[in-house]
Amino acid sequence: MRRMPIQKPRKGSITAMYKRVFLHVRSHIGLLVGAVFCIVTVSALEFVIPQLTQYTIDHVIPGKQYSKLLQVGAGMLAAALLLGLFNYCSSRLMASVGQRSIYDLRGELYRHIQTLDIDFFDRNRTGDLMSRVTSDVGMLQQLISSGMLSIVTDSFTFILVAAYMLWIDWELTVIILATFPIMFIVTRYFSKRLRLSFKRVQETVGEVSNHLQDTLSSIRLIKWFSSEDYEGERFAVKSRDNMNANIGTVKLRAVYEPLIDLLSYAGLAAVLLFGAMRTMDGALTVGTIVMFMSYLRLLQNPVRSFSRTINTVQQSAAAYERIVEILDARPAVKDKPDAVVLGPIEGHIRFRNVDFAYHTGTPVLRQLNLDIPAGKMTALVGSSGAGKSTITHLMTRFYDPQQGTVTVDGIPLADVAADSLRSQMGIVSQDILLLNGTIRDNIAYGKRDATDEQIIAAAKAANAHDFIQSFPDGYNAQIGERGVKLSGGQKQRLSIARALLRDPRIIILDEATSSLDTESERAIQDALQQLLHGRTSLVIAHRLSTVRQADSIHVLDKGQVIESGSHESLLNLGGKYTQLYELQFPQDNKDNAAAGKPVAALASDRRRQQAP
Ligand SMILES: Nc1ncnc2c1ncn2[C@@H]1O[C@H](COP(=O)(O)OP(=O)(O)OP(=O)(O)O)[C@@H](O)[C@H]1O
Repeated sequence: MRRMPIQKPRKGSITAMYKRVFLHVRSHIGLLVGAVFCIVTVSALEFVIPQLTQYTIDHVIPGKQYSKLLQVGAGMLAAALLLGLFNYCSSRLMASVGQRSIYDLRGELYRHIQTLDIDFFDRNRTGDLMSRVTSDVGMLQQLISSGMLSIVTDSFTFILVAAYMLWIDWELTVIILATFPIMFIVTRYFSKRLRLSFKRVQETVGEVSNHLQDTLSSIRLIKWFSSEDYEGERFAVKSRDNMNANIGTVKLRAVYEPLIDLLSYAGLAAVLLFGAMRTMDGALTVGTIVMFMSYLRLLQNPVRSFSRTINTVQQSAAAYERIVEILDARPAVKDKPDAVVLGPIEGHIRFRNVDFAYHTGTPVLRQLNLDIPAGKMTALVGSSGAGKSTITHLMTRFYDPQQGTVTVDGIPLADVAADSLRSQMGIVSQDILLLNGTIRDNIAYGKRDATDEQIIAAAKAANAHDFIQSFPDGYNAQIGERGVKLSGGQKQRLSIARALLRDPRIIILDEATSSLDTESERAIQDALQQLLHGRTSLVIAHRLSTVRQADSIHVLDKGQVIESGSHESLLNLGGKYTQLYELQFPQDNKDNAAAGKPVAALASDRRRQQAP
């Protein structure tokens, strides 16, 4: 789903919105029935009060019935009290229905987002998604608690009052009702424009949220480069867009609301003029005119409050469209209905004639053939952007290739239940993903039922136990957002402990040590050896010293394997690998050249020296 340009409101989206909202409301039907009962009672009470006024003017006053005054007063007070009580109950019940339904919808949305594939997250920005789940869902909340309530109450009252007025004096009522179609047309005209305008507001909120998410999570970068002013200006642009979008909405409302007021007064003038004439002719009583005026207010309430409610409805419809854009998104990478749930795997991964491009369309892997045998260490080297990490993304089935197949133990990944595959894989990469929480939570993230003993054993094997113990809170120490309270090496050892705890069959090390200094690297090398032992492993590294122990090394260039073999055989080949090696170990080559030794012999020397 790309960032959408502002579109015309979709036809029927309000009906669709109510349908979907009702699906959620339906599960709280008991509360809804209670609310509807209260609403009907409120309408009935609003209908009764003007009757008392008319009775007082037409009967009590002319008949000088002093004794009745007390009864009328008490009746009025009782009606007002009941009105307050039922209004209170209906608001509370509807708010409860609204909150619960929105809770359900927000949960559905969050769960749905989690089912979407990585490609969806490549295309969408986190801040915008966050604003859809928070602010847009919040808009719908208003709709159920207040908006829907007043529409239902007012419409019910409208029908009741209009029918009664037609019965008393149909001619006068028809004159009054004549203003309503105009109100309706005006309302329709503005409602479409208001919805576009609200959608723009919500989109600008998404933009502001994106910017905040980007910059606040990279606050160190901003401070390093002293770009606070620059970011302040960029934020101001987004914030100004939001302000302008809000002003646009206010402008529309500023025209719309007085227009509706004007039409309401026209109705009042009609009652006064024609009502007075008919009273002077003796066809109506003064009490009836006063009652009509009170009813006129009740009649106009739906339209007036519709002008208020229309804001809520249109705001909600705009928000709903943004929510539906997510709910309608379907992952391209998803399990087949009859997907194979993998038991314990050997872990033999094969790429056969694989072509792959991200959504940008630029080919990344071209007719790639690659074998990652079970229980062996395979290494990938090659220049930056050659497609090494992309291979790991296909192995974990974050994406499907456009051509060719990737298999695990001979089964195409497309036929496999992704969870059953990923649960047998561990990844340690340069970008260490940690969540805010304790050290314990982070180590146990991939195995939440792990015991304390298992967590400590994994931490010990990852050489992390000692530094964890040095924290006052030990395993309960909070690591901060993305682990900001830890050093690079500490974070890396936590991620190794996390991978070890999961005991995966396949392990991927993607530049796992490249950001560490030599000392830290040495500290985690042992931990890595533990992790790799006896598993299928794919190691990606720029530093060739990291991969020379691999059973086989593949050199990747522009999405294709151009050389494969052991460290020695690749050095003997004198190709790309040798070039990379010479760049990284120039001294070795000089010594070698001086001694007249082939490069391969040098490599063997190094291995011999390293051998115990
Ligand atoms: N999510 C993505 N969306 C679009 N293009 C991407 C995405 N991830 C990577 N690419 C592009 O795919 C190509 C290969 O990227 P990849 O990360 O696989 O390279 P690499 O060999 O791992 O590089 P490095 O050694 O620098 O990590 C690059 O040109 C990169 O710009």
